[in-house]
Amino acid sequence: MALMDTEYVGDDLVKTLFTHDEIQAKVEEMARRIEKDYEGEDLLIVGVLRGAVMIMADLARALNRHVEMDWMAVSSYGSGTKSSGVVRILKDLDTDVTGKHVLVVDEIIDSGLTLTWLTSNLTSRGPASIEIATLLRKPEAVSMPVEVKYVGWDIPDEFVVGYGLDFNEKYRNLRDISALAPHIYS
Ligand SMILES: O=P(O)(O)OC[C@H]1O[C@H](OP(=O)(O)OP(=O)(O)O)[C@H](O)[C@@H]1O
Ligand SMILES: Nc1nc2[nH]cnc2c(=O)[nH]1
Repeated sequence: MALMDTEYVGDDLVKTLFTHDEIQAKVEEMARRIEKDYEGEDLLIVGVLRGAVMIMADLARALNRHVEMDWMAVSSYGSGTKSSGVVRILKDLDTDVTGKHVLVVDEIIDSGLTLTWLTSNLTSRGPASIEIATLLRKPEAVSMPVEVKYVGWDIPDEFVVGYGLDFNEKYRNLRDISALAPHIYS
């Protein structure tokens, strides 16, 4: 498949996994399920900075209903491609989640560490419910202790970039999601 919007990245990418159009269609599909599941309820969607900015922006606009939006920033990766295993809150919510239906939105779950930690942290604040939506999920996270209610795609264990996903702060602004060439990170 031709790489659509990625000429300036040269041979940094090996293949396109999902195009912009495929991502938009998947986000719409997720939005329809979320609308149905939260019908008649208030909903707060929480984006995990910084990678989730694209999916939050697209998902929020795909939802044909009122939705409150807030953000958290946590650190678990540093600058490499493996989780450090230590999660720290860099920016907390501005919203009190007590009694609210909370949907945490991320673009990828890899080890599952970040969202397992985050849901446990948010659960301790007494929300009415807490669920997770992720566009991508890697194999290791399939068996994570917290159930992930909304998954766009399960993908193989390779390092992907684009649509919010970076490597050393590059490639986040690509519209497609692609696998990063091993020579970039090895
Ligand atoms: O399931 P895990 O192995 O914990 O990995 C998933 C986390 O990693 C990514 O964030 P990252 O730490 O790269 O920060 P960023 O969103 O600012 O790029 C992604 O957005 C998830 O939050
Ligand atoms: N960019 C990027 N960040 C990640 N964080 C956890 N897994 C990944 C991945 O495959 N790509």
